[in-house]
Formats: sequence, C-alpha cells, structure tokens
Amino acid sequence: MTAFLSRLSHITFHVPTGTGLVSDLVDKFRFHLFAERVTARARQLALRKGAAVFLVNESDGEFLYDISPLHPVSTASNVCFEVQDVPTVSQSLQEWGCPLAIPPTDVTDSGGSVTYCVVRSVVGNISHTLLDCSRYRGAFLPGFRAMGDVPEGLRDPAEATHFDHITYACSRGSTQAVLDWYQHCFGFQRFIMNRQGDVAEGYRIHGHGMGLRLTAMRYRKGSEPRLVDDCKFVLAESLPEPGKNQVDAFLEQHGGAGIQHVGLYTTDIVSTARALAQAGVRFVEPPQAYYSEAGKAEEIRAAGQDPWLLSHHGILLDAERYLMQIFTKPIFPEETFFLELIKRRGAAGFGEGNIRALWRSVQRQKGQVQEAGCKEPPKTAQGTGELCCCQWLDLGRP
Ligand SMILES: O=C(O)C(=O)Cc1ccc(O)cc1
Repeated sequence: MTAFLSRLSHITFHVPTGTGLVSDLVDKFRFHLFAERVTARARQLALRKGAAVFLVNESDGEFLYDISPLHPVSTASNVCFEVQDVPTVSQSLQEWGCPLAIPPTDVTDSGGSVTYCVVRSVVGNISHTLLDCSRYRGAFLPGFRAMGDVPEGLRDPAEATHFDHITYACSRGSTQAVLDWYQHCFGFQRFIMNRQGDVAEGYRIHGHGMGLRLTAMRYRKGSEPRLVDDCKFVLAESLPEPGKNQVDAFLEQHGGAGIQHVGLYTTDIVSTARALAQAGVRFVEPPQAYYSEAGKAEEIRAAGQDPWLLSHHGILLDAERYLMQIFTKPIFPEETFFLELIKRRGAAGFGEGNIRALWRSVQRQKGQVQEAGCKEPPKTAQGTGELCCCQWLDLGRP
C-alpha cells in the first residue's frame, strides 16, 4: 500500500548558529516567529507566513523531528508531511526497502502527543519527516514553546498564503528514479506543465548554451489527486550543454542534490514584492530587454497588468493562461537556496515561457552590447548595471 500523505506541514532548514537566517526571515521576508525549542545543544525556531511554515534548526545538536544532517553548508533539507498513521506508513516504507532514519517515535507535552518518523529520500540530502498531529493541540509540536500570536485582522502588504511549489536541483540523469521513488512511496503523480511538455521527457529547454529539463509531480491524498492549490514539486535537471547553469551551480556549491527553491504563493505579487524589497529582500533583476521584447507589453496589458509596474519591480509574466513570478537572490552565501513569489491565474506550470524569454532577452542585450562595442555590462530593469538574470539561470553566460 502506498503511504498517502495528508498535507505538507513545514520545510526545515539546517544552518550553523548565527547565520542570520531567522532574522532575515523575520525582518526581510516578514515571517512570524511563533514557536521555539531551545536546549543546551539545539535551537529550533518555527516561523509562519500564512500557511507556509519554516522550521530553522541551528547548530548540529540534537533536534527533535529530524536527523542532524551534518551538511557542510546551510541547507533546506526536510519536507515534512502530515500522515494519518505513522506506524503503518513506516512499515510500508521499510517493506519497500526505504530504511528509516528515525523509527516511529512519540513526543508528548501538555498539549498532547505526536508520533513521527523520518525517511531519507533518494534526492541528495533531502529527507521527509512524517507526522501524525491528530492528538496534538499546541502551537506547533510537542517540546516547542509558543512565542506570541501571529497578528490577524490587518492585511499584511507582504502577504503570502502557502507554499506553491518546491523545486529540487537533481543530479544529471536522476529524474526518472526520483519520480519512481515518490510515486512508489507516496503516490505522487506526474503532471504535464504545459502543452509542450512530454510525459516521458518532461519539459526541455535545450540548445544554444541552455540546458534544463523540468518535470512536475504532485502528491495524492487517499485515492484523489490533491487540489490545484496544493504544493507541487518540480525536478530540475541540467542537460549537457557548454557552460554552467543555476542547477549545476547548486549541485557544486551545495555539495549534491537538494531543495533549490521554494515558491511562496501570493494573491498580490506587486504589493508583496514591493513590501519585501522595502524590507531589504534582494530580488533578481531581469534585463530591460525582457520587457521590451516584441509583444511583451501587450501581453502584460492583456493580462490586466501594468508593464511599467512589473518592470519596475522585476516581476516576470508568463502569458500561457498566466502566472507572474519573481525570484530572490540566493539567501545563503553560496549560490544555493532562494525563494520565489508566484501568483497564478489559471496556469499550472512554472514559468517555463519566462525561462525562454529571459534567455532571448539576455541574447538580445548581449548583441546590443557587442554592436555598441560597449564594455560596460548592460543596465537591468532597475538600472544597477548588474546582469542579474545571467546570475539567475546563468543563461548564455560567455
Ligand atoms: O520557475 C520555477 O519556479 C521553476 O521551478 C523552474 C525553474 C527551475 C530551475 C531553475 O534554476 C529556475 C526555474
């Protein structure tokens, strides 16, 4: 029997003490710190934005609800799901040859009790904590102390409602094995991101120095596919092409496959991007050529959006039934994990059109620079002179 998941609970980071991740999440990304567990050997802090919850584990001490990954760099390494019956799920996983890193374990405090286990996935350092919280009424999990209420009522201009998707950077040639594992263990199902996608091959963006294969999957609750607003998973694999792209950079600097980015859903991407930028979040700046590509302004207007506003904030619009997205710069010193804001209007994909459009705009902008004999890097949307979209995907970097 497949181990069906009830819902995504939270995503866990492991960082050395004093990295500043918690203060960045609070001060810049406007998450609310709502629960903590502090012992002599570990500090675990839970932060929330809408239904999106991050758990930050600091130092490599004894954590509850996860293994100590002893990873050389800061990492997001655990996607935690709620399940109904941990002992049955863990037995099935073991029968399929998935060894448990932590067997079913009960933790109790005055709010009730929780049973959990941890299974290592087949992707890099990613593991999954499986939790049964049905007997728990506390703020987060047993062992955590509540830290004040999340403000309600007033609308937060930096709002985000939930995790839209989680993207894994996968090693070359591993996509099929990853899909098979998630399908077999948790009943994940592949889905086609857009009309050009292919069941066997996923969506390939290939040629002229750009090589990326994107495949999407989502989990099922019981026998039903989850609703569209539930968290989806993207497998990003780099294809052999000259030059290094963002997935290659992740694999190298992270020390193997792992969680590359998380998409936070927002209903008002312009307000959220503006509020986060004002709070100090650094976003990737697409080249101006992205917005001046033939037909782009019309496409943006046809979607009811303002081309100037989108270009001012660096928001991308993929017009295939459309979605808007904006990427932050990596949040750790390495070129590894970053966040994305995303707003969908009917589109189920992940901005594949944007990746192509960005690539074309980089090529055009490079062409203009060469024609003008210009040695300076071309200006970006916000005029800083940094060609940040190259940094984003390393699209066509010379
Ligand atoms: O657009 C998204 O959110 C994706 O998940 C697609 C994607 C995958 C890998 C990248 O390095 C950049 C973008």
